[in-house]
Amino acid sequence: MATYATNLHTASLNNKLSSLSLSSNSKFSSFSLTVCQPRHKPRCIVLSANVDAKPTVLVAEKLGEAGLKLLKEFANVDCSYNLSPEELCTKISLCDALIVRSGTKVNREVFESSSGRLKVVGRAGVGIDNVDLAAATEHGCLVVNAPTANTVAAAEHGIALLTAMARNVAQADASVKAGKWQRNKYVGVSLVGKKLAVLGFGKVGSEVARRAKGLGMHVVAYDPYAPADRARAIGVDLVSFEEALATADFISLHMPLTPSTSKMLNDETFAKMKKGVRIINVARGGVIDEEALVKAIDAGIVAQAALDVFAEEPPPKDSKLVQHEKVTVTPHLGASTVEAQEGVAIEIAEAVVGALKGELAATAVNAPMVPAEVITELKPYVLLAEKLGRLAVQLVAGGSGVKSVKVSYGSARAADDLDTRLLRAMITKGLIEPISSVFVNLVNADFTAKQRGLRITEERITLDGSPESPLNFIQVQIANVESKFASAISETGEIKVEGRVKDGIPHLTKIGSFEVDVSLEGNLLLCRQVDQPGMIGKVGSILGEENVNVSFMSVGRIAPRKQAVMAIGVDDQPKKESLKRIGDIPAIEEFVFLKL
Ligand SMILES: NC(=O)c1ccc[n+]([C@@H]2O[C@H](COP(=O)([O-])OP(=O)(O)OC[C@H]3O[C@@H](n4cnc5c(N)ncnc54)[C@H](O)[C@@H]3O)[C@@H](O)[C@H]2O)c1
Ligand SMILES: O=C(O)[C@H](O)COP(=O)(O)O
Repeated sequence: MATYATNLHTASLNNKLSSLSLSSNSKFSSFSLTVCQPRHKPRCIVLSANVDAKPTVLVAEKLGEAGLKLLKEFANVDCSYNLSPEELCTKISLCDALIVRSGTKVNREVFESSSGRLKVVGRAGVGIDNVDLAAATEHGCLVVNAPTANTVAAAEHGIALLTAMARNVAQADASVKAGKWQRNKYVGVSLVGKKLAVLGFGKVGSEVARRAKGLGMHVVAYDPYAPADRARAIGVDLVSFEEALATADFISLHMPLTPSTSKMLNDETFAKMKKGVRIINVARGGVIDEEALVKAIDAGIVAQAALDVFAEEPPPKDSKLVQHEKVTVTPHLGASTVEAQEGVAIEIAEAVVGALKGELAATAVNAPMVPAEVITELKPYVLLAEKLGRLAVQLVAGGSGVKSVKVSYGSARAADDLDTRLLRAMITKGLIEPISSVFVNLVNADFTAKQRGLRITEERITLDGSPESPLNFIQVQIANVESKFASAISETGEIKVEGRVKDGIPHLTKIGSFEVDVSLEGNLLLCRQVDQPGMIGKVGSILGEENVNVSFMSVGRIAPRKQAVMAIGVDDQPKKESLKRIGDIPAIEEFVFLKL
């Protein structure tokens, strides 16, 4: 899955260390989406080399020892359980990652309180309904979960509730302990030959189905997104919602809580059920309208219910549902086996550490999945993409709103053989960060662009030649704007910059209609002049007088003695007076200074 980064320890591109990761503004700068250039003080640090740069992970709910051990090898781990919402908001500004189970609400306020430092939220379990994903994405915070380690535990708990309910185990247990011996009162119902409808045929649902078949039940499932062949493979018929409701003796719920599943079982749906149906819920309390369930039980539609989860957890002490004699309850124990908790702890610790390192997070919930090999191959182009975005936006004249950007990718590869999500995110980063305080990464790039009304369209240009490298060039065009450097405007009226990767280094190869060739490092001075001898010397000596080091120079011209564009790479920013003196050279028609 996604990701932001390449190998932090070894990433080296012709004397550059390039690391793509979650943040560029956190205290934990080791994991920033930056490029470290050896001649400058590195902004990103190789992890193992800097103990002080250890990230801090806040573990807000109990996590298995094996997971804590993994976390501690890499990060400072703060285990603070039972924090109030206010305490969580206070602590979070000091944390790079947060790990929770279902008991902690990670709402917008938490992300806002983190002031950009929180880079990963790890949900030690499946359901992410307690995490505000939209807010996480807006804040560029990756959310990862541990989707597989508690599947069997949840399925086993579902079966435990099913059988316990059918045989009144909990009620009979309480009765015997109260000194009674009520054998006639607790006559149960058999499971064999009964129809079980599994609603939500995902990981847990299909494991429940498998086990229920072993108990001799006839299992059907309703899941609008489940593939029929997976159901067939375990002998389950996929049926419509209506059929499941109308024909099932038992209904077991296994869908996530989303706006479309909220209160899926309600007055209307209970009315469609077979009289005497029994309900099991180990999914989420919110998928049932709890008041409607109480009514359906009292009306004799629902004979019994067995519930592990509740709309509000813990439920109010006087909850009619919880207190109902025909209802068996457990306190959200579905994932609570020793084995599942160790597994979940390891799964989430690995995901969080990996994400902090900028590695692939296979269980990311709010970021596009970019395969590792794609990231490795695109690494130098990612840097080029960001630089071109930065360059293009700095060429826009003040007052022109950037609304429409076209990105063209020239490649000799087949049209469908280029995953541009990472490149698009980096161009977006380059376009937005120089002109705002917003931090952009792969998680929030598309969101941030949309929010700012920035439309980015992409086009593939198929070239002849060797398909060995994924890309030949990237071109960024900004339409409907004026430029502070008129030469950057192409024949068709857009600001146009084009670049290529040469020997692993991003180069600017075209600006407007002028061909140039300068490596995109440090700062760039662009001058348009009348092509004539001595220009390079004149500009160079003004910079030299100020001790500004020139790293490279390139001149592109339309024709000899006509207009030319001179691109000069400088290590430092020249003083205003020097820039003015350059502008005053008679043959210089316009110039602009750009920070890369
Ligand atoms: N009680 C517990 O401790 C516990 C433990 C694990 C999982 N869970 C919960 O169980 C649920 C299922 O977990 P999972 O790991 O199987 O998830 P999953 O994503 O593998 O499966 C969910 C399934 O629900 C289906 N679905 C989505 N919308 C639906 C709809 N409107 N109608 C019917 N089906 C729909 C999806 O297509 C998917 O197949 C989640 O809510 C999870 O949080 C609870
Ligand atoms: O969604 C889940 O993984 C389960 O509901 C388990 O939640 P828990 O981690 O709070 O036990």
